[in-house]
Amino acid sequence: MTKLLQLNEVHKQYGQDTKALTNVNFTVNSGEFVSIIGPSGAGKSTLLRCINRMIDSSSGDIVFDGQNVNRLKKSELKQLRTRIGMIFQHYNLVERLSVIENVLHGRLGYKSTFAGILGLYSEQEKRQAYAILQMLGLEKQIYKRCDQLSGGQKQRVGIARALIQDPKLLLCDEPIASLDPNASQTIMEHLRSICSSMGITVLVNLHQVDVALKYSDRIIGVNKGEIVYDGLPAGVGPEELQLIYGSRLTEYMSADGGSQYAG
Ligand SMILES: Nc1ncnc2c1ncn2[C@@H]1O[C@H](COP(=O)(O)OP(=O)(O)OP(=O)(O)O)[C@@H](O)[C@H]1O
Repeated sequence: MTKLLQLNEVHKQYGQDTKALTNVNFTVNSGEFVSIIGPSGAGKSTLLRCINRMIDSSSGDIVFDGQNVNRLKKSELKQLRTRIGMIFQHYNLVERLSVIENVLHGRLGYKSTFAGILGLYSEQEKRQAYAILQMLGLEKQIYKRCDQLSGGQKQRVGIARALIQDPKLLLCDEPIASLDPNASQTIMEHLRSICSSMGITVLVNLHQVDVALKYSDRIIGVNKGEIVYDGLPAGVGPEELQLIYGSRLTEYMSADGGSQYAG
């Protein structure tokens, strides 16, 4: 197994008093599907955003694909971000643009500012965008404006935009938190298959415990900025859930399932 990502003694403090991450240590191997779970405010988003330097950690090392992320200069950071795709709860699409235009935006990290502003994309890039959209079941929507899509379709556009970067790692920050159960299932199945068949490593923050347990190879449980569980989904029982969520566990079960984990 190849080590893709390693966090060593990572801390993040906002201002004087908010310790969002305390002594976070873990390693992710290539091809793993890892879910990060924990109550609201536990530090899950902060953790993901420190990995691609959307947020700077306060101390510690984050090594991705052999590079210490915290030491990269601006130009190196742009290059790093082409290898890390990010998927957001609220999709972060340009709503007035078409599906294909949004997907092609995923190539901007490879272009000069000039080519990017002019929207100069090669035939190869357009073909790749089409193939990815087809794989995600959006081939009929490619010229539709994104503001005409459902939430689930928008999230698939977000996934397509990340995939066209040719990433080694996908960071997914609450990708299903705004979706209904059917759309959530579709998105989770796509993410799982992107990991299994394309070999892309997936690190996903999830609110719903049962969804995390169903789709992941591994679970990282976070409480108040500290990792309190790191292991197989099968090892997550009532005691571990108590450790991760305390008394708030029932808030984190999907409406249609998961009662077997409530202890
Ligand atoms: N920009 C910021 N400035 C100050 N404090 C922040 C900032 N962003 C997050 N925090 C605080 O850091 C802690 C961790 O927040 P974070 O958003 O990472 O948690 P989370 O587990 O992702 O929560 P949620 O599930 O609600 O999104 C919280 O106490 C939060 O209030």
